[in-house]
Amino acid sequence: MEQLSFFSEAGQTPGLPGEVLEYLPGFISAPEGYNMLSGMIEHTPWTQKIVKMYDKEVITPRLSAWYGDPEGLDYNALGKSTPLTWTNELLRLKKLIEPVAGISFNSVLLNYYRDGQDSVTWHSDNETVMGSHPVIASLSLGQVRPFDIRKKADHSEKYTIKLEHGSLLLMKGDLQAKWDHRIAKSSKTMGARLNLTFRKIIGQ
Ligand SMILES: O=C(O)CCC(=O)C(=O)O
Ligand SMILES: [Fe+2]
Repeated sequence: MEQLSFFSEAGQTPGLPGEVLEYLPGFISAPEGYNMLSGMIEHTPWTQKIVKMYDKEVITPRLSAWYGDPEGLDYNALGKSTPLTWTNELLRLKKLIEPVAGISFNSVLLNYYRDGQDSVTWHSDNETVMGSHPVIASLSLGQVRPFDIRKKADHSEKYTIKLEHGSLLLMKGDLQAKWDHRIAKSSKTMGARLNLTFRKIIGQ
């Protein structure tokens, strides 16, 4: 029975640190969210990245696409590829989210988790190009997946939050500096999920 009561009603482990994560369920209505989900899955020019890990080339277990402001930054000088041009839908979402996040964004990374085998491993988005304490706004559509965080200095300090369809998660404060996060693989049958992380690249 212990296992069953592990998650509170909202699907979070107790004690989630509010100074680094703010969860806003129902930010986008369910029907609108499902429209976006199917439209974006179909129309986004998805790519599957290959990353070098310990000298081995590993194909990332998800599809992604990166959009951003075409001007104002020399992306290649920052070691990044040139972003795709904002779609009207992504610009509308950006404008909807900015007042809630309290900052303006200049890019968004889309991740497409096709099923439970797609995932993102433990990492933090602590790139210097976003500054030391970035605010990142993460919109989830489709399949509910658990988002785990753990303290870099003490892996036993760990929390989970179930990211529901249409929810917005604000990552802020020390989250990228002091914590890692992931979307774990699951052996359960799972449908498609999209995650959009709105980011502000400020340069070196
Ligand atoms: O899919 C998610 O909820 C998280 C994605 C993520 O961590 C990232 O894109 O850096
Ligand atoms: Fe991340």
